[in-house]
Amino acid sequence: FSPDTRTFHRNPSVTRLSANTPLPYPVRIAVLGGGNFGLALASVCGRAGYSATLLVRDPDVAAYVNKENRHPRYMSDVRLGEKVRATADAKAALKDATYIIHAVPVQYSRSFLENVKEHIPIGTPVMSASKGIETTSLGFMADILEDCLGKDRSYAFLSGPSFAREIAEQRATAVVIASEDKQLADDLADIMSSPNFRVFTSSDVMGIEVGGSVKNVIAIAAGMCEGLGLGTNAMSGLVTRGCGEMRRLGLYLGAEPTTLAGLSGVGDTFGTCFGPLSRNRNFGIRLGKGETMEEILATTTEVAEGVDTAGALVDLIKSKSKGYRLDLKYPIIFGVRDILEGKLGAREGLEGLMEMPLRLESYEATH
Ligand SMILES: NC(=O)c1ccc[n+]([C@@H]2O[C@H](COP(=O)([O-])OP(=O)(O)OC[C@H]3O[C@@H](n4cnc5c(N)ncnc54)[C@H](O)[C@@H]3O)[C@@H](O)[C@H]2O)c1
Ligand SMILES: O=P(O)(O)OC[C@H](O)CO
Repeated sequence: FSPDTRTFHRNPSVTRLSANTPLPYPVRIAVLGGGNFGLALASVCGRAGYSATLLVRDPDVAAYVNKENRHPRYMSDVRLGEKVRATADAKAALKDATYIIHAVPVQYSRSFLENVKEHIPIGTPVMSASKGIETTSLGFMADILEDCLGKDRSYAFLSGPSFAREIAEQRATAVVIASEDKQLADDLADIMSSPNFRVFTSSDVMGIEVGGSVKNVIAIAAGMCEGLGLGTNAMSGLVTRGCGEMRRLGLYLGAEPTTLAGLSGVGDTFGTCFGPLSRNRNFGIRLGKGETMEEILATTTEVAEGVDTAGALVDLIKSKSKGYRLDLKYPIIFGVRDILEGKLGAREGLEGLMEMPLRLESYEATH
């Protein structure tokens, strides 16, 4: 960040001379969702000196966090830091919040927000860190937030290659926060940035949301490729072509090409396709090794957002276009959906990609 003069979201009449200096008003962060990513982001805010209150569903979990300074189940070996507290009381968590971070899995977000919205102060900005598309509405997080919390507040969206455990262990991470409200993106970046957590900013909300949704589906395909032992050539081809599908959809929906090529697009795709911590990749590995969806879901409580998002993406693509043979324009997304629905085996599905019609590599036909 270069030194500049900034005004403030909460009080635009106040200016300060440079970024990365304390905000001139009390900052209290409420974090919705006490799973892996909520914990990681709360600890980022806490380490930056801001108090962060996790809103969890179970009062016993809240009591445990406050006594032990760690979560009993998620990353239970990681201390959260003294500034992080937890409560199961939504009113207490939200009444004084200056910023709200939402880190609840996408498919549960609407019901979660409906339950707590009466306690969310008017005008308080909300930043979502969740990645995916709701299966029922085919909306991104921006749509869900606006439906539940209205248009009269600013929203921001955090994305990029950012595994919760690595953040919690203070390992170097670079993310991007997008908002149509530039001031909000700048303020959140200032609050959260540290030498180990670099926050870039953007105004391209659609680019961020498309990247975060599509990359999880590509990571399931990459995991299957790994589980089937198809090799590095196949993996590299698959991931690159997957990024092509992300770009095609993103451009069609109005995203900026630079966002799709950046941290929240190609960057997060690399992290999730190749990173051993990825739940989406690990889900795909298990499918590739021959387990069924039912077997995997019966033995994990971990959320792999790409599983629901694959179907939602296919439905979204179809709803946006009357175009011909969309399955040929999005073979990886459609193929992953078919494998997850049991219409194709993992090997059959991935090998089917090798039989796609050949054309110019940079074929960019839109819908
Ligand atoms: N974990 C990561 O490394 C990571 C990184 C970047 C983004 N994200 C995104 O953050 C979001 C949250 O992921 P996570 O890793 O924290 O999930 P998680 O699986 O670790 O935790 C799930 C959270 O959702 C809550 N939950 C479960 N069922 C619920 C329900 N029915 N209603 C309300 N809440 C429910 C759980 O109590 C828990 O707090 C996802 O969209 C994910 O893609 C995660
Ligand atoms: O564990 P995953 O697959 O949900 O990926 C987590 C993050 O989105 C990586 O940036």
